[in-house]
Amino acid sequence: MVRNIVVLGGSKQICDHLGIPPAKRLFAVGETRVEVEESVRGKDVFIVQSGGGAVNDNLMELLICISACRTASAKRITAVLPLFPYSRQSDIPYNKTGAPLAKAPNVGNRSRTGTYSFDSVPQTPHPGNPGVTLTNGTASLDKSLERLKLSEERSGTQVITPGAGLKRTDTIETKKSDGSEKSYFQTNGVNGTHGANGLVKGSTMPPQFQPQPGYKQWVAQAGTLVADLLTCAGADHVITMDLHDPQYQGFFDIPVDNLYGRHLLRKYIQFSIPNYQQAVIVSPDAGGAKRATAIADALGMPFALIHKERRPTQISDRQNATMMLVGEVRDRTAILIDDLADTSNTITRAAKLLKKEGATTVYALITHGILSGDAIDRINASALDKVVVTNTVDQTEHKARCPKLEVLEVGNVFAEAIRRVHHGESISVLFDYH
Ligand SMILES: O=P(O)(O)OC[C@H]1O[C@H](OP(=O)(O)OP(=O)(O)O)[C@H](O)[C@@H]1O
Repeated sequence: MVRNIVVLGGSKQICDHLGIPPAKRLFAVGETRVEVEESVRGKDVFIVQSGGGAVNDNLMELLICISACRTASAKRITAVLPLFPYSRQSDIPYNKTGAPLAKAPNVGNRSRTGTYSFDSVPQTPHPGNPGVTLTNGTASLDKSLERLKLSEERSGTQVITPGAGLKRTDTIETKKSDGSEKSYFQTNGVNGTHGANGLVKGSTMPPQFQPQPGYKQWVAQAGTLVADLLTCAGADHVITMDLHDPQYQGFFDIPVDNLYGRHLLRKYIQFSIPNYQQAVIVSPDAGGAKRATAIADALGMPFALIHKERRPTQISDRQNATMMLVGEVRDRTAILIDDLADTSNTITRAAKLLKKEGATTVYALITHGILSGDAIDRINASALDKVVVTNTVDQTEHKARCPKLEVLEVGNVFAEAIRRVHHGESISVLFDYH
């Protein structure tokens, strides 16, 4: 029994391990409201909230909960985030990274199990197939102009459309809803003042956006913001697992303990995969190579890598990268290792490639099974034989829909981390997996 500690949002596994009852808190619907139904004054408070599912609601609840405990005089507040939200958005904003855009299954056009091809689209470029062309944002600009046009029409004014054939001296008489009239004329780039309705008085509409060669779209990366929000709300310490980018810890000026899920995955390989010594560990992309080689080295197993040949520059184009296997998997069991599966696009396409290259069985061992959108249908329809995830994200619903899914319990690892942090003991032993 651990004293002077309050665990909010802890699973049964965590509370049982610590020998304490879970503290109660209430949430209201609509605007998030949190009531902590327990005194936290002078206590060591641990708030467990994962970043999966309704990620923004979960994050907001966590922030409000931290702030509530801070103002209720908690001695120390530790945010325990089994899956850290937004940790994939820690890259430079020009990069292709960011949350993938999960598409909902188009039930009207295909069956519930889907008609996924898992092929690289488009195929590797070759003569006659020049590959992807990027729109570079002009589509969204066109949409904005279209919206502007509609709102101008509603307010009774005429809109100058770029490229509509107006000349330098063209004037347009417009009538506003109050009956007053205004005239605008196009002057091809002469600065003027903005009139009502956003039109430039005495000037022209700006030229349509023409990206220069090498232009990269700006992708918002919320990593720093989320780190700042947690510290501003009042967190003193963060415990998480398998951060997508371990350098993300540097975004914080409070301690961050990044636990490893791979010892659980390693144990699964050793005790649940027959003849695992003859299998091959595969990283489905270069970003996860370190993670996968750590397991391969520890178990003395061979390693292969799937290389994404062309890295898409737009987040909506992630599924278009062409995959290529580096290594030998023929007549072997292939074990894909990754930190997370979200749309499951990466692992399902990797599985198809591995089977094509002669792998007999394909496992995917993943720490965070976010499995959003149609990920489960995709897995069911894929060449994957088994998908093993931990429950850093609740898997109850996924498990019910996916016979290939197996779930590893991660509560004990977090409970032990909480116990050690509370008693001021070292937790480095939890980072080790030998
Ligand atoms: O299930 P999915 O939607 O396919 O997403 C899963 C992939 O996304 C992440 O990598 P990311 O694509 O961000 O590349 P990186 O490892 O190079 O950062 C993660 O490491 C997986 O490989």
